[in-house]
Amino acid sequence: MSKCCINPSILSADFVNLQAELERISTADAVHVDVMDNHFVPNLTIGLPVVQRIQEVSALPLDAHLMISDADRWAPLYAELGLASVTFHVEASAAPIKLARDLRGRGAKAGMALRPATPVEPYLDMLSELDMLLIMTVEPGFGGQKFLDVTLPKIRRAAEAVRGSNLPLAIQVDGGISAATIERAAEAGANVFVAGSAVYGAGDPNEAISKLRHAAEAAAR
Ligand SMILES: O=C(CO)[C@@H](O)[C@H](O)COP(=O)(O)O
Repeated sequence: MSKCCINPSILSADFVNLQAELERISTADAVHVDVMDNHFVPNLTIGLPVVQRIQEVSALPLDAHLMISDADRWAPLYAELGLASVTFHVEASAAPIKLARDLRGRGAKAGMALRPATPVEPYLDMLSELDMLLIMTVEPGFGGQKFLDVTLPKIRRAAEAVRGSNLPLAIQVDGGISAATIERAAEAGANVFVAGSAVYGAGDPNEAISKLRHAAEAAAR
């Protein structure tokens, strides 16, 4: 069985009690922090000052997902906070290779996200610049959406390219991940799973994390 990571999304957490909400997911691999600007996506969440405080109080590493325009300007500032990984959207960057190098240069893992309609093929020759490829399995912007099966072939093609390259690149999926969908995503080749409602909507978030992890690891090739 391969190792899989479960990163709960704080979009489904209680934003008034974020510190306590972090403590409810103590067995997670990382905290997925959704940054939205009401421009790249039609929703607004948190920005640099709040992410900085989360970083200061969190016992878990932070996996920031920037759903914001002008990633070339803003993403480096998130890396400067000392986050474990910073993921920008390729659709929001004018120079993704340069940006990925900048993030790594500032000590963060570099992640690049693709919307459901964005093909992966144009970016397969820059995999060595990345630590993580995030394949969105819903349209970014909101939690609680239905997993898009149409993204499975893209996950498969990305996973094949990663295996062929021998690079230590993670394939993350985000959106609609639950006990009902995680096996499909894992079979396709994803190994890092973002789950919001399936974790925070459960009575015991750590139990939900454990079940998701076991299901993914059993299904992984
Ligand atoms: O980035 C996003 C949505 O844009 C995700 O992180 C969602 O917040 C995941 O929520 P669920 O689909 O798991 O409820």
